[in-house]
Amino acid sequence: MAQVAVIIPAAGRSTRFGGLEKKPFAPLDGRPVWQRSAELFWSRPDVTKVYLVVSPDDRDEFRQRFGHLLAFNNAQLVSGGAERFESVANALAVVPEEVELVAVHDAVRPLTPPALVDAVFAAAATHGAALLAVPLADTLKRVETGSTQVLETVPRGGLWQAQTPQVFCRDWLVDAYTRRTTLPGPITDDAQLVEAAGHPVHVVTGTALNFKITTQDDLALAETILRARNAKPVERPSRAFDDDAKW
Ligand SMILES: Nc1ccn([C@@H]2O[C@H](COP(=O)(O)OP(=O)(O)OP(=O)(O)O)[C@@H](O)[C@H]2O)c(=O)n1
Ligand SMILES: C[C@](O)(CO)[C@H](O)COP(=O)(O)O
Repeated sequence: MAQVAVIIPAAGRSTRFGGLEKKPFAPLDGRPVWQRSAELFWSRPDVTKVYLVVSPDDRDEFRQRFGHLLAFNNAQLVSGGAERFESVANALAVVPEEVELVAVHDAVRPLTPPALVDAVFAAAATHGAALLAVPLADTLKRVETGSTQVLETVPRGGLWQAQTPQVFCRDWLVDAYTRRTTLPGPITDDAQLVEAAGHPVHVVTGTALNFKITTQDDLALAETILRARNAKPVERPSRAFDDDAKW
């Protein structure tokens, strides 16, 4: 079984989320969002350690509120950077060399099914790099920036929406991060760097349930899903005992 270090970036600004509390720390059916995401990994026998990345501004408060959870679950706190890739780089720098695979999972994807974590870990062990992703289902429109006018409909064939976990053999991820300054344009996920470094990356079909909490609506949706999962099945009158029931 390949040994996996898990990096969980939680150092973003939560600009699109708004509200009083940053989204990784918002309560989700009784537990903070980041904790629900971390719980997907910290009891797995193949995970060596979880590296939780928070903003330097949040570090002291995080230690006070959640330090006991980290200690109990073999998790380590790391300071994040201004961009997501900098947060991941800071954690990657403290992952020991002997670890075979490194997984990166957004702190704000708390609903990943454990079977899909198994699947993407296995694919990365086989291919060297793999991520969860879903084929695009909607029709895509390109709209002129600053306008509402549609410029074109973009064919969606072959397009997949990237999710996390994204899992890489450590050497490839370190190589990709070492060369990141040569890559133009915004870097929005880790697979992008590994692809650009010339390493083959494979997709594993994910699920829409593995959505990223970006806005308050996403949090409300996640809450609804978790409550529905916890609820007892709805009891309906049985036809056998109610001959007059109109179905
Ligand atoms: N400098 C950053 C930026 C993002 N993240 C983390 O990367 C994940 C995905 O990022 P996103 O959803 O874009 O979060 P934010 O950057 O916080 O969102 P926004 O763009 O609305 O500010 C989140 O868990 C976020 O905390 C991070 O660790 N460090
Ligand atoms: C890594 C990611 O969640 C994959 O979909 C995504 O790219 C993060 O992007 P964001 O711009 O930080 O929301």
